[in-house]
Amino acid sequence: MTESCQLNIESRFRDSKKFVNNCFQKLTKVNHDDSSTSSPHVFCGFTFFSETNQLKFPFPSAFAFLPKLEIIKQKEKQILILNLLIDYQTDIKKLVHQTMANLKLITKIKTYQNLDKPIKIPVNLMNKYEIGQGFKSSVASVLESIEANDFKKLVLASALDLSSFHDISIINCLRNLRNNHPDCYIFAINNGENNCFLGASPERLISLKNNQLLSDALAGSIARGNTKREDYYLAQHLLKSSKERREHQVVIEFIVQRLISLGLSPQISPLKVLKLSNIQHLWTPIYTQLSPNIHPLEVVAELHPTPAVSGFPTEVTCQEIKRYESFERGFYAAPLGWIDYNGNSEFIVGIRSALISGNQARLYAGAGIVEGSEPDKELAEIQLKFQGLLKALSYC
Ligand SMILES: C=C(O[C@H]1C=CC=C(C(=O)O)[C@@H]1O)C(=O)O
Repeated sequence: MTESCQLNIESRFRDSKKFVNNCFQKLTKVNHDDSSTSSPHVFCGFTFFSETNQLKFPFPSAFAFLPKLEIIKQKEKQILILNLLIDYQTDIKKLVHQTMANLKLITKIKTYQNLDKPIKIPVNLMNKYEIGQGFKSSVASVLESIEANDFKKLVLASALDLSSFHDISIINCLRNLRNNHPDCYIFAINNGENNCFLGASPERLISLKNNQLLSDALAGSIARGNTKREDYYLAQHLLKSSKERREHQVVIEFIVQRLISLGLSPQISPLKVLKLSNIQHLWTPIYTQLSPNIHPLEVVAELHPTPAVSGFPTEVTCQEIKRYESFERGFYAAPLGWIDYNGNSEFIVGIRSALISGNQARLYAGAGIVEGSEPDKELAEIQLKFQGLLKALSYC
C-alpha cells in the first residue's frame, strides 16, 4: 500500500473522507490518458458496527488505502496503475529500479486456464453455531416484538463455520464465485495475516458516476424455479406477496428519506425482480443527481445500515441484532468499495460473504423478518443464501 489508514472510532466515515481527500490532493498524475478509467482509486471498508472486537473479526472497523498497484480490466483494454510515494527523502534511482523489477514480476504472473471449470475443494461442515432450531426460535421471538410494535422489521443473520483438510484457496474460491455469479459484485479483502473476507454481493449501496447517484433497495426473496414456467410463477408470487412487499417498501422509504435529508431529490424506478443464479429479489433502483459538495462517504455514512440489512427503526434494531446474534458481523452486510481521483465511487453491501482464515471458513447470511414472516420459510431462505458460498467452496 502507498498510503493507508486504519481507524477504530466513531468518526470513521469523516476521518476516511479526510484521508481520501488528502491522498488525492497530494497526487500527481503522470500519464496522458485522461479517461476516467485510468484514475487511481482509494479502497475503503467499514465494519457493520463502528465498534468491533478484533479478536472475533480480524480487521479494523474502518480502513482506507491507495494501493501501490492497480490492474483495471475492461472489455477492450487493461490498465496498470502504479502509485508511487515520493517525498524529499526518496532515492529516485532506487525507486525506478524497484518499479522496473516489480513490472518484470507482473509480466511473469501465470494466467489461469480453464476459467469455467469449477474447482473442487473438500470442505467439511463443522457445526459451531446451531442454525436450525435456534434460528427459528429467534424468528418467533422477533415476530412477537413486531406484534408488540417494538419495531417494524429486523434482519436476523446466521454464521456457518466450515473447515477444510487443506488451506482454502482464495483464488479458486473467487474464480468459482465469478463463474457462478456473473451478475454479482465479486470482492476480496485480505489483512495480510492469512484472513480474507470475500463474497459475491448483489447489493449496491451507492454507485456514483459523473455526479449521478444510484442506490439499490434490495429486499424480499424467493428461490429460482427449475423450469422457465416455475421461475415465472415464483417471480409473480414474490411480486404479489404482501409480506415481501412490506419488507421491500421499508428499504425504499428509508433510502429516499436519507437522501432527502442530504438535500437531494431522489427518483424511484419501477419495481423489478432481480434474478440471480440461485435466488430472486425484489429490486427498486433509486437515483438522483449528487451535488459536487457532497462527498461519496457522506452518502455512505447516511445510508448504512439500510433496513435491507438491519431493520427499521435503525437504532433499536441494531441493538436487537447485538442481542440475538452471537457472532461478530464484521464486514458482513457492511459498506465496501472505492472512490476514484475523479470523484466517482462504488460501494457494495458485503452480503453473500465469508471470512476465510487458512483452512477455516465462516459464512454469513441473513433474512428480513416482518409481520407475516414464517420461521420455517426464513430458515429456508437463509439456507438458500448460504448455497452460493457453499458451492464456491465446492461443498455441494
Ligand atoms: C441480508 C441479506 O440479504 C438482504 C438482501 C436481499 C434480500 C434480503 C431478504 O429478502 O431478506 C435481505 O434484505 C443476506 O443475504 O444476508
